[in-house]
Amino acid sequence: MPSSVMPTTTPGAGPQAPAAVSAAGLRKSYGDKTVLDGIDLRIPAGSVFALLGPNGAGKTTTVQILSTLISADGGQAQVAGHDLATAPQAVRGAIGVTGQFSAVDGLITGEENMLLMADLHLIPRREGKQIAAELLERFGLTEAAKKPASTYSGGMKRRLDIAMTLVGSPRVIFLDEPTTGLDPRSRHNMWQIIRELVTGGVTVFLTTQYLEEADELADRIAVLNDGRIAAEGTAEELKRLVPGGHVRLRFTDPGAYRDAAGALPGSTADDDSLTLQIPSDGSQRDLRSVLDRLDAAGVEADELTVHTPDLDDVFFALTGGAGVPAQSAQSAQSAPSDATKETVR
Ligand SMILES: Nc1ncnc2c1ncn2[C@@H]1O[C@H](COP(=O)(O)OP(=O)(O)OP(=O)(O)O)[C@@H](O)[C@H]1O
Repeated sequence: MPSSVMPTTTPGAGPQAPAAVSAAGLRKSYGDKTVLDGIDLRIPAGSVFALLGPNGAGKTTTVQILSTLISADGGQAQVAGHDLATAPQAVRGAIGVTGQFSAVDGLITGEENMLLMADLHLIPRREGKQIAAELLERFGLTEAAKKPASTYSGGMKRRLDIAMTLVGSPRVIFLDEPTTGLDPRSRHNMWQIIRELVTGGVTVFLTTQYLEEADELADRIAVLNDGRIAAEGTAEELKRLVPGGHVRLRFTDPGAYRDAAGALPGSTADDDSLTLQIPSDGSQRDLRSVLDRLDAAGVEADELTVHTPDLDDVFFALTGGAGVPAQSAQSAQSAPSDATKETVR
């Protein structure tokens, strides 16, 4: 998977920004099954936070607790400055939630769905109509506004769902798997919508099973596994936690391939494809040393590719028991900066 990084960091969204969501020691069990076993979170205001985890890891449970839909068995949390336990009503007034199961009523039109939300927020009719019209326009739904929502495509329904969430001007939005089931174009549209929300100062807490989505959107990512946060950091920090970085050299001339193999003793050779794989952290220094050794041997590779682990590697390593130790946020944050996957010919 190509690793592109486009963090949506906005001014004021750094770790020092006030927390839009903070949680300490959140616990939740169903019967004798422990779903959350002490979750700590701190999400700066105006940032995108992605919670990743395999099926059944507890992502939806976390969203349900933080959005006051269910209560935790232990721990504490503040959302938009309000305590979950003592001021749930204030939390509800400050958040929007778009779940895996849409709040859209298919029997009524898109516009009527919006007006219903405005009524729920006790917004006067005239103002409600104006807000509905603005949001429908913003989400490209003006033309379809008078049609029953059941006639909308999956992408349109999802956009209407988010538009409905925005009626109450929430400061924190929880998006539970916002692009599941969407085609690539609709998914990219949704990403654009999420970026625009953050530009407008909203904090987005999203759960996703798409690592590419977290990589594209999130300022910070946490991986939930076995009821705990197995790792937390930026996409780049997380990628540095797993081994597997290497330089791959491809040759067309078998003689050059053999000479290069002799010059690079630590490499893994593949005689069929005439490629050599050399463990590397992808740093400039490492790369230069490989090139110097090739120069000294008088050989030139036909293709050189630098591979750094992507989020897939991180996910499998952290959630599959592949031997990467669970990490503290501190150790991820202190890792040095590094390059991502790129090809040099
Ligand atoms: N109301 C409930 N009663 C009993 N068990 C529940 C309940 N809600 C969730 N669970 C269990 O808690 C665990 C976590 O569920 P949750 O929906 O939070 O996971 P998830 O990470 O969102 O998964 P997915 O990616 O599949 O949506 C699962 O094992 C689930 O079966």
